[in-house]
Amino acid sequence: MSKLSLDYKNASSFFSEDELKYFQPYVEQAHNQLHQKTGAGNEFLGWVDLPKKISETEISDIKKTADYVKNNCDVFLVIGIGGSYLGAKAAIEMLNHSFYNELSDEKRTAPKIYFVGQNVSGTYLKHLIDVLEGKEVMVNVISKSGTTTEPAVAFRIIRELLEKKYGKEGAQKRIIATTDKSKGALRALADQEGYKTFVIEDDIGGRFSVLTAVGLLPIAVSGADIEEIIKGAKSAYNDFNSPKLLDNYCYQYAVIRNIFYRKGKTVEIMANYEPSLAYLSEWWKQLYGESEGKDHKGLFPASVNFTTDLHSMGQYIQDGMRNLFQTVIEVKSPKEDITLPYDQQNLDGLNYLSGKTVNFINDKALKGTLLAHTDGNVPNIVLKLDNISEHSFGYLIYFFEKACGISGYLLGVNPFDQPGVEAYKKNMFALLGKEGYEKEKEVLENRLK
Ligand SMILES: O=P(O)(O)OC[C@H]1O[C@](O)(CO)[C@@H](O)[C@@H]1O
Repeated sequence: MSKLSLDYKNASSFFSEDELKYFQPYVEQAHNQLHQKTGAGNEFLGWVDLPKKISETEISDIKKTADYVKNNCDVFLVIGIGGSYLGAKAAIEMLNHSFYNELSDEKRTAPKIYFVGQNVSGTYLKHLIDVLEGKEVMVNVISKSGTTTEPAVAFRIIRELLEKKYGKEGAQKRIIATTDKSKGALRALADQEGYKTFVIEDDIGGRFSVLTAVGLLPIAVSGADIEEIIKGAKSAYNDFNSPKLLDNYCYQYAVIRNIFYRKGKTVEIMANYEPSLAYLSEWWKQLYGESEGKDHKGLFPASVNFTTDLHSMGQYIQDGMRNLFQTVIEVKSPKEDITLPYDQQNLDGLNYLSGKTVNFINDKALKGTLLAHTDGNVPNIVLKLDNISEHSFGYLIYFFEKACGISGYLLGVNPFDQPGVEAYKKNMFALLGKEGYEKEKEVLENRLK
């Protein structure tokens, strides 16, 4: 069983307990807005009860489809961007072997999984095609709107490749679409071609969709236990269901973020000490960045992978502008460990550590860094996670989602829309010459001269 706890003793000298308690009435209001669906963006609150609502039929369809995928390909391509891939990638990296795709076929009982459709780089797509040569391929194309350019471009290229290789009928059996139940270009194409589909409900936004088929199908293909993930999310649902701030550390996390924001700590850095958590931070950045960065407000969510980034960003965090606070994820029992051997010659000077494990060294790095950064006036919140497991993953995901909803309401924004993302799309479509953007095209081209 996973357990998470919040330790803010290395942040507590930066605010008083009273400051925390002052938020109680606002937290209660935000809690009611979420649970009674009365707040801004209330049409996108399907994720709140999702851990309790997801049906056994859906889970068993996902598992059955995952088994079919496992038996029919060497490479599984997951095509999607933002919320349509980050959660699955975070889970697969967190829960599987660090070198999952590089393992021999005997050791990896599932297909290699590549996440594509997150850029419009010709080089990347050409190189992807090189890697697919001679491989049996299946695809899960994921797009809630069904109209996002990056995955649509990748899918068109991959679909042509599959149709050439397997014929139209063969390709049809190798493509699974996860999309809206009735709207969007992907839905229309899937219906016309007869692809197997999974539905993303209208009331669940992309960045809150990891516990639906969007995340669960790719995760199940990797061999992870999706029922345990849902169980973890359910436990979090129950544990973080109280509007009482002092009983609910998920809400405390939301409040502490808001306290720091109001004190001018405008950047929150998520720090991990396990490479397998790097994509959890990427998922977290979208969740908080897209939910809170609006109306010219919001914390800037950044992330670092330690100890790696102590040798690049460590200087700034210790000594740069003091507008930062850090949220550190500490894993109490990492999956594996290895002992440092004794070396007679000791030319590297490491014999004082021989017999110690690498995780022991990592733990001291974490603690030493925590104190150094706190001394450098960077408050540190620590999220302590008992272990790395499917249950922990589901628990953490729900913890962050719930805290995000509360935090966004405390900030006074609609945490469930993303109007700012449209600006680049509008310009890109105009410059590409899409129908209906003729005027904008002229204006933009003049500006680019
Ligand atoms: O699943 P879709 O509709 O392709 O969207 C992908 C991502 O793009 C965004 O809509 C932003 O453009 C995100 O909110 C979303 O997660």
